[in-house]
Amino acid sequence: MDTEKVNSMDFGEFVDVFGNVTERCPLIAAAVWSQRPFSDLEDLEKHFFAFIDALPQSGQEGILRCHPDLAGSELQRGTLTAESQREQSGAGLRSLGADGRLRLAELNAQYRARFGFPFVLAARFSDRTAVPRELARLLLCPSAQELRTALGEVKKIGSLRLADLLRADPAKL
Ligand SMILES: NC(=O)NC1=NC(=O)NC1=O
Repeated sequence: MDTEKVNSMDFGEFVDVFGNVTERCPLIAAAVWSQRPFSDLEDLEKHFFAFIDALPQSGQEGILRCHPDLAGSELQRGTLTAESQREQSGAGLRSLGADGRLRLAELNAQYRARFGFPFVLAARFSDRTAVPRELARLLLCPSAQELRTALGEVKKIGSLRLADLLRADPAKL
């Protein structure tokens, strides 16, 4: 899909296509649409990130709370979005045993209790051994920058999802 195709989309089409670039936050795509035309695809990505960066902390934490836990109940129930399903399966989280899932659930709960928002990590850059290791590490050495770090992961996820969409064949859209 090229810039011309993106710039030609009306509001509904744009939000249909880009509404889940940030997990379960179609409002961001709605806001980004009003910034068209986009000079290139990097410009489009920049507007997604600028929206997130401009939010107050409560809004940024709200974005994190839209992310389903890694290897959490939604993965088990099959209620993840298509993108999240692909990302979590791709990281091998579907093939975690009961013990592995329990350990992740405990770590996720500790993280959420410590920081007030869920642990978010770009699963496509990780795997089922790295996720619990990174979570345990963050619990041991909490950082005042944890919100920034988590939003960085939201942006990595968004970049990967945008890249998938922009590679998509326009005939299929
Ligand atoms: N809590 C999360 O990090 N969730 C996720 N990371 C991904 O890459 N996909 C998700 O659903």
